Amino acid sequence: MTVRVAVAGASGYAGGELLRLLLAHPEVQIGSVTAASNAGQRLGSIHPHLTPLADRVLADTNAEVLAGNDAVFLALPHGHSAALAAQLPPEVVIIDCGADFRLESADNWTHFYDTAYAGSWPYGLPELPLAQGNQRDALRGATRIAVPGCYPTGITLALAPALNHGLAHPDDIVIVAASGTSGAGKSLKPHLLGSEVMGSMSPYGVGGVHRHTPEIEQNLARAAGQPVTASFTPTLAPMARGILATSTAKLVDGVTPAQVRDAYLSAYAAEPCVVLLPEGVWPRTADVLGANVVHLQVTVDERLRRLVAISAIDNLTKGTAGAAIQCLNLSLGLPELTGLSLAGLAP
Ligand SMILES: NC(=O)C1=CN([C@@H]2O[C@H](COP(=O)(O)OP(=O)(O)OC[C@H]3O[C@@H](n4cnc5c(N)ncnc54)[C@H](OP(=O)(O)O)[C@@H]3O)[C@@H](O)[C@H]2O)C=CC1
Ligand SMILES: CC(=O)N[C@@H](CCC(=O)OP(=O)(O)O)C(=O)O
Repeated sequence: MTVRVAVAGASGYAGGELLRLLLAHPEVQIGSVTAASNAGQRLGSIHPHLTPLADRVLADTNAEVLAGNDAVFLALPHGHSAALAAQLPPEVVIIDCGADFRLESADNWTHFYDTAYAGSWPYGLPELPLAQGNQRDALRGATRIAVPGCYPTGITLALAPALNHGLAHPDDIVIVAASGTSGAGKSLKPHLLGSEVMGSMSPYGVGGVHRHTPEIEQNLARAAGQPVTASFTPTLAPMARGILATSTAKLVDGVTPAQVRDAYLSAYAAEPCVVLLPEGVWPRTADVLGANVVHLQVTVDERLRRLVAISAIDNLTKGTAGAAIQCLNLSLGLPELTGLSLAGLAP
């Protein structure tokens, strides 16, 4: 099988990572590559690291260019996916890396986003444990898929087994996460200038206002089978890639550390992309760079009776582009990890 795959938003960070991974995908031929302000530029001048694609020229992003492909990855700022998707034939597989189709609640969308609600598509986190089975079944053969946000990926997978097994209270969850700057995209933002970021960590989106909060709650509610609320505080770290998230939750009375560990082992034993590290080994962002994996560790703060779950991902790989390709594979009926590496780049 050779699948012709387009990347819309190929000049951005997510688009660049998609192309890097697609170059190693044995069933894919890279089709249209598109941009907005950078249309007409050679990829070699935008993403010099993509050597084999250096001479490809970025086209304008429109439905006509994208329609000639079997599958299209949308890696555009949120708010731009719905209009494009509506103009593409139903048989073209569309995998949206943006937020547009992630939320099932129009009220949540309107509260947290500044564009019109577009609806929801199957959510592209195959490993998410559900009350019955996992999210993978919703993705097999799907032709429209919404790729999760980068923070929700690591955080959801760090908390879902505890909620799925009824071990933690769904209304006492606190999450603090640190992200590398590529999570914010490539466009110029004053707080991302090198002199602002280097040698400093800073919080942002504080006070329950970050737009990943409803996405995290939606995912955890699916795992728990009941509503979940969570306090989420993101921070910016002086590194290009990676997210380290510390997620804690109040344990139900009587739950033991062994029960907690068993819940995680059973949730992820058959999941190659979610790695529960050996006891005492803690996730580090450096170990997952470029890899389509979540590194995870869980323990119990016995004094306060809290679950402490720590996860590390590469925001551009398992956090976006790798997850998107995993979804493409599920959509097309290919082995799920085709073209994806679980090995990080270290040291
Ligand atoms: N970075 C990350 O870690 C993650 C990103 N995502 C999501 O992926 C999407 C892309 O993010 P990212 O790559 O970081 O962003 P970037 O800012 O790096 O890239 C944005 C891309 O969209 C193009 N673009 C900008 N405006 C328009 C427009 N009006 N019409 C068509 N194309 C446009 C840009 O083209 P040009 O360069 O020509 O202006 C560029 O190719 C976003 O929705 C983001 O939220 C999801 C998870 C994680
Ligand atoms: C460091 C940083 O700024 N990260 C981004 C999240 C990136 C992401 O996943 O964005 P989408 O949900 O829009 O796809 C942020 O906090 O807004």
